[in-house]
Amino acid sequence: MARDIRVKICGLTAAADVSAAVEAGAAYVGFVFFEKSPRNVGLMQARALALGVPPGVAKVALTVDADNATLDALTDQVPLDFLQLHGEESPARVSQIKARYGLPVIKAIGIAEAADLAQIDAYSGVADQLLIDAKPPPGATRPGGNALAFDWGLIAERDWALPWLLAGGLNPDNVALAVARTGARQLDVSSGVEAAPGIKDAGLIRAFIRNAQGA
Ligand SMILES: O=C(O)c1ccccc1N[C@@H]1O[C@H](COP(=O)(O)O)[C@@H](O)[C@H]1O
Repeated sequence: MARDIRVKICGLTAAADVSAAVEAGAAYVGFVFFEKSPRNVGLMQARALALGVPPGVAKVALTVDADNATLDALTDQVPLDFLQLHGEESPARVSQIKARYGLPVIKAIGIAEAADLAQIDAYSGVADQLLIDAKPPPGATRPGGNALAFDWGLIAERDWALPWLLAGGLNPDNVALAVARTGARQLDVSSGVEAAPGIKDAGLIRAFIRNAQGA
C-alpha cells in the first residue's frame, strides 16, 4: 500500500526540474541561496522558478546564516511559503526571522552523534518544522547537500512535537529503508536525485518519490 510521505526536492535551478518534481508528486520544492553551493540560484532566477510552482506545492528558500538585508531582498522578490535556515542560526535568531518575515521556518539540525539530538529540543519552541540532516564532514564547504547520511538508528523510535523532515544522503536506493528505520513522514533530498552536483535528473526524482511512497 502506498505510504503518505511528503517529499521535498531541494536545489532546483531549472524550470524543467521544477516541473519534474511537481509532476512526480513533490510536496515542497527548494531553492538554495548559498553562493558556495553548485545549486545556488540568483533572485531573479528563483523568482521565475517560484512563479511556475502550482498552488499546493510549497516553495522553500534555503539560506545559511543570512543577514536581514539578504532576507529582505529574498522575501521581497521571491514568492515563498517557507524559509529553511541551514546555518548556525540560534533559537533567538530563528524567532527574530519568523517575526520579521511572517513565514514559517524549517530549521536544519546536523546530527553525527547522540549528543547532537539535544539541538532538536533547543529549537522545538521556535521553529515550525525541523530538518534532521547529517552534520557536514570536517572541511566541507557547505553545511548540507553533501550526499552524506547519518546513523538513522540515532533517531529510530523517536518522535517530536513538531513536524520534521529526514535529510542527508537519501537516494532512490536507500529511501525505503530510511523510512522504515526512522519512521519519517517527510523527506528532503538534493544530491541523491542528481546526475552531477547541481544537475537534477528527472528519472531519479520520479524514482525517489515512487520508492519513498512505496508505490
Ligand atoms: O544543497 C546544497 O548545496 C546545500 C547547501 C547549503 C546548505 C544545505 C544544502 N542542501 C541541503 O542539505 C540537505 C541534504 O542534502 P543531500 O540530499 O544530502 O544532498 C538537504 O536539505 C538539502 O536541501
